[in-house]
Amino acid sequence: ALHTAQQEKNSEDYQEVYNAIATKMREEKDFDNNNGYGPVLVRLSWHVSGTWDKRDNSGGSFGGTYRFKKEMNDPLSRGLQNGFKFLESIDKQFPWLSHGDLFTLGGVTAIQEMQGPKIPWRSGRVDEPESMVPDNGRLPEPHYGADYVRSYYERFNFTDQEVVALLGAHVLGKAHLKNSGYDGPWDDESNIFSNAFYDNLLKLKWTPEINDAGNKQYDNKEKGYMMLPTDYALFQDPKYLKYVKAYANDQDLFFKDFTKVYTKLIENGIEFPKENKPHLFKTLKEQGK
Ligand code: HEM
Ligand SMILES: OCc1cnc2cc[nH]c2c1
Repeated sequence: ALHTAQQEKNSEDYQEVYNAIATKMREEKDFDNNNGYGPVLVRLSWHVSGTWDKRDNSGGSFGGTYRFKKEMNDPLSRGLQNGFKFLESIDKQFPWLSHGDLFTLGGVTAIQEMQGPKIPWRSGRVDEPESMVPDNGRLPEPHYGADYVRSYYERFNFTDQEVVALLGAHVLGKAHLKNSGYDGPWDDESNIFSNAFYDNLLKLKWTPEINDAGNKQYDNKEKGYMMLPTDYALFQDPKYLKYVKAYANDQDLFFKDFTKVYTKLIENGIEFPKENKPHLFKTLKEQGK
């Protein structure tokens, strides 16, 4: 089924929604050991989009189906309920906003407020009923290597370069043992969007360890950082490694490529009317707030 976005009315003020989310992020910055809500909002925007299947255009961000418990309780999304709860007050404040627009705008706002690149965002996703909830099992598992990651992203037609750029979002936040069976980083938790993920991958010493949930992860003792097996795969695989090096050496290139592939991710499967121009939101700082 083709998802055609609703034509934007000039009555809506999306910068106002952005500001409400960004202000709430500032007010609740002690969440998750002072990581704040940025990381979990970014992960939520990826999970609502990562259910997309190019073969039948099912799933994806359009219908906002994450709001239904079958999708919300996907075991691979454990912990994202915190992001959903954070957005509930925004949902109430702007009843004209669809859930698909809310979940994706949450991620865009979080990336920009954590000093990341400007993400051009288009509106018009339309809520779909519970019957349209995609099955669980469409999101990736963290336990495997490069072949798994490459074949997983074939469902999005993402190239090696796009996969490496997209995964740079793992500079943000942390793994929580009770959510995913992985844990860390244990200090210097990150809520600044930068190319540090690639730098760390290349420059630090990574030791494979079995964690308290019995899963193998890669730990760096000095900095207290960790990498999932799927993170470390980008270092192990020579085709991915080429792009890891490019992004470690050039943050502007990373920002440019991340913007492109993240926009693709949150818009997969959606036809936007030409009237729906991409919004380039100002950060609170740029508005002198
Ligand atoms: C191979 C693909 C991926 C796998 C297997 C994966 C897996 C995971 C796992 C296991 C966690 C820890 C969750 C927890 O314990 O709370 C996590 C966290 C996170 N992921 Fe991914 N992820 C993938 C791709 C992505 C993408 C494409 C993005 C965004 C563009 C993303 C953004 C995040 C963020 C921001 C966090 C931190 C969340 C927090 O601090 O609460 N991930 N990921
Ligand atoms: O240690 C940095 C780091 C590594 N991997 C992940 C995965 C999610 N957040 C992360 C943060």
